[in-house]
Amino acid sequence: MTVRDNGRPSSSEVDGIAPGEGSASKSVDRPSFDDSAVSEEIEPVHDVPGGVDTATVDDHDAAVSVTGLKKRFGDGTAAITAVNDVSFEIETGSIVGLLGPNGAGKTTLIKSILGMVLPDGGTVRIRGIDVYDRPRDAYASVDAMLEGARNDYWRLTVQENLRYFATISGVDPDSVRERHERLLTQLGLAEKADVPVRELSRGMKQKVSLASVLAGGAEVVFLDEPTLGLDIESSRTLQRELRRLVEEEDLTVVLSSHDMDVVETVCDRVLIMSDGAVIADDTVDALLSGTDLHCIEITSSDLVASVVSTLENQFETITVEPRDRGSRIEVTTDSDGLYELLAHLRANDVTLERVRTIEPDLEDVFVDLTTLERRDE
Ligand SMILES: Nc1ncnc2c1ncn2[C@@H]1O[C@H](COP(=O)(O)OP(=O)(O)OP(=O)(O)O)[C@@H](O)[C@H]1O
Repeated sequence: MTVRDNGRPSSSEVDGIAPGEGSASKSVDRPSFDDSAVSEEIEPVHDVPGGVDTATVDDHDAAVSVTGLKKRFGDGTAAITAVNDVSFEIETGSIVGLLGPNGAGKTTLIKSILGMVLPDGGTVRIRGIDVYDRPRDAYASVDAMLEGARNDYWRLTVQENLRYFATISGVDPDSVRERHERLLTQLGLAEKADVPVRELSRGMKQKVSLASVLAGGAEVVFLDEPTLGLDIESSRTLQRELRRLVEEEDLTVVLSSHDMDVVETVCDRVLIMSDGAVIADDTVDALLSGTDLHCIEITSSDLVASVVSTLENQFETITVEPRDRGSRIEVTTDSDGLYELLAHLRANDVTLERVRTIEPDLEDVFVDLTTLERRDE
């Protein structure tokens, strides 16, 4: 999927995406690939290779810079603030994960950056270029995959899709043939290169979408749930390929995912959103080491229903596994909570038969931060 050059959008939401057959409005019925016909149906980000004014692109500029971005939907008491004064910068050659519970504002933020939603305020710059002042130049180096595999042309073969998306990015597909071959090999699609996309499995279609996004040599890519529907091996391959592109080719990736393992493994930095605001912005290591979270597993035959029930009322994050005698519980809490837990167990004469501490992972930190935020509000 390529972000189209719509200029500053004039309505509150703009259809700026070139959809595939999965999206009814603009599917292309084209039995064989023809580069010359492409621009008639979907306006490319830029018309000709080298047609972008690169004179003002400064290598020192952040790949993406967002300042004071705001977006409200609706009016009056029914208004929803989807993005609330969000600012951040993303360094070139890094992968930044965008996390947040459902409705946190991730999609609206990404769509505002991509010019598909008109924000109420704030600025967005891509490689130093204001996307509203000079959308054509700003989006020349950008590509995006939103909503999984909807962006491919299912009647075209895998190879034809890659050539098509390279072309509409303003790149001669022959000049990036090697890149395409490598992408197909890395993603396990080489044998399917000449197969129409509609004949592929869901996971394979997902991989074609990703390959299409990377086909034109975009420098900044936005990936929404890129590993959704992929088997474990394909997901790992994709993560490796993303890291390779970031490290060897300075690709910049903004990745939105609910898969914490993927985010923890692949991202240099994580932005966590809640209710439209960014509530954490740090490296995965800093988020893990900076947390006051303790995850403790206790097994005891004295953990009978009445004791467990009081604990469940007292601690939000608790897993209970009943045993033949007693229970095994897992509690995630802060230091104060840990003391309270131990005091409660002592007061109820619970013998600690087995105690194990578990290192908190990104998911624990995420749940803790977003729950705290909601509670504070
Ligand atoms: N077009 C729209 N009209 C009205 N409200 C909208 C619109 N788009 C999003 N919203 C609202 O804005 C808020 C943020 O939605 P958004 O889709 O950006 O969240 P999200 O973090 O991407 O959620 P999810 O993880 O569920 O995809 C939600 O309350 C949502 O209902």
